[in-house]
Amino acid sequence: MSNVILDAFSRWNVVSQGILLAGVTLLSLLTVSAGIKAVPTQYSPHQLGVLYGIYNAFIHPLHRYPGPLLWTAYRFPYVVAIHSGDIHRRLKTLHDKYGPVVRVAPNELSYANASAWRDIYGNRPGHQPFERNRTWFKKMSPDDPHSLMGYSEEAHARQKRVFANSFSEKSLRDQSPVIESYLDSLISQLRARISGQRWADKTVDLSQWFVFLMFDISGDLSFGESFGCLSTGKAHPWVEIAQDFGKGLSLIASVNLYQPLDKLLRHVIPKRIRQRQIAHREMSAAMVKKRLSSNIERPDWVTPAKKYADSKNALSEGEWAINMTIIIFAGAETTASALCAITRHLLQNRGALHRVTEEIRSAYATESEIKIASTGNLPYLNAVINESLRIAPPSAIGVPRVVPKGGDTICGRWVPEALTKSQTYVAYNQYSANRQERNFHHPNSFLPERFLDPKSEDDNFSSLQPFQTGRHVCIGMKLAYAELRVTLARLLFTFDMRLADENDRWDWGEQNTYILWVSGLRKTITLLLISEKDKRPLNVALRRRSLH
Ligand code: HEM
Repeated sequence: MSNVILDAFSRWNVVSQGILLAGVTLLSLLTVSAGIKAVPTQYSPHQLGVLYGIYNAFIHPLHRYPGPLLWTAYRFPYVVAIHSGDIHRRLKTLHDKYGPVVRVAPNELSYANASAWRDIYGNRPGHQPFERNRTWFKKMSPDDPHSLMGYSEEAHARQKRVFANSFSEKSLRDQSPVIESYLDSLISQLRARISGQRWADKTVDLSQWFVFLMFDISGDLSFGESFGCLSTGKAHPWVEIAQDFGKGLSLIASVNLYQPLDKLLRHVIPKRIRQRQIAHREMSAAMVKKRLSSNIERPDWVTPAKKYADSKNALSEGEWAINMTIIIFAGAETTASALCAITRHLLQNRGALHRVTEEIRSAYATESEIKIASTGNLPYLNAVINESLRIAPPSAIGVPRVVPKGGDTICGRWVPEALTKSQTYVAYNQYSANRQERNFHHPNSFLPERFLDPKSEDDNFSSLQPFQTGRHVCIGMKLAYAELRVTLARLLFTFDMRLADENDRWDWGEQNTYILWVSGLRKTITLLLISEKDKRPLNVALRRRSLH
């Protein structure tokens, strides 16, 4: 993308942030004025604003929960943190200071202790489910279909049944050769980029290649054809636009917290960008339609789901399109991010890199032996993966849930429903929780050994749920572990690796997160300008493994 275009996006980003913050301030005041109808009208808007803050901080049903004054009085500090991408760091600092439960907005509590998993996300007999709130995956129009990521528990249960077989052990076995063939392409592309057994002058950005790998696999398993990213070394336009989703989603969510503003924002988004969003939807719908009408049976996510859906008439055309897009995005972006974080942690920790490489190279005689089925029993590799999922969870902040009508208990303490129209939101925030000393010893250090010789007094493993628990547990968890294991085993077996720049060392959490760690395709971000703290490249020097 040329500098001129980047400049234009830069200006758009500054303008959009300005509009957002101005809008948020204005709407806070409007919401305040509208919300306090009982207050006599002789108060001016700013007096009403102050009264609203005082009510929230000292009288609101959640006022006994600890939190910083400004956050408990107004929603905007939380919104600004989401918008600037440092929400995970801000929440961690708040948990460090206030403990395992923090009030992070007038109507929202953040949790960082293990029993919150069961209470918020689990199925507790005699309790109503906590639905997803409507700010993160709000439908653009009431006619839009529900999806697996939506708030309707009825639609979710039906759709999860449809896709369950696509992610079973048997389906994974059937899909393994497909996944392994894309891994072959990755390895040959990387081989082509290095020279002999010397450290190559030319380094590769593995972060991009992981994105290409994961989107190509997902494209094949959903649309019946890959996006061709690995073969061309470039992102397909569908992938480029999908990469913007992470950032776009959290920005739209922050706007949705101030209801009328979402409509306003739609008008300030440039027409060209709106057209790209529409084009993306249309592209997805066309690709899904083509795949469904082909009626071919192949090892992918569509064949088992279609069999079930057809027999029960369980999925509309619109639901097919939105769910396939969601599954691709939810699976590719998270797994690529996890691969990037794991590889970076290994390259920044030579001891762990050496140990895991030894484990893999002594388990196999040839590269062709490394398959999904043969990588299940590598204890140190598993420990490396789990430790990276702990310290750099791909899903760093939780999509908040709504406390059911009448309120409920969480972690043994009563959480009331909100009194006004707004609901009480609760979320388990993985990044903050996983880096709490009360959950893990040396929480900010990469220590795979903690999984090999676990001592219950040192680490609370039940607080670690990178794939969540309960009804909404990640449908792709087994697949994700399989992809992570086989990809890392192949790479570490085949190549010696080191950081291209040995000084390029930093804590993963320094990067921004929106709903996910945003895009590895830095140069192709099209919708919103990247910040220098957004997910950084992983520049690696590779050479063919030394045989001593
Ligand atoms: C390391 C990789 C992954 C991580 C850490 C991860 C994590 C998660 C988490 C935390 C959720 C719960 C979101 C919520 O309800 O708030 C989730 C849900 C989901 N994930 Fe994953 N995921 C990964 C890979 C995948 C893969 C490979 C797929 C499919 C190809 C996938 C598809 C989904 C879907 C469809 C849901 C919604 C499930 C539901 O609501 O019932 N994910 N994932």
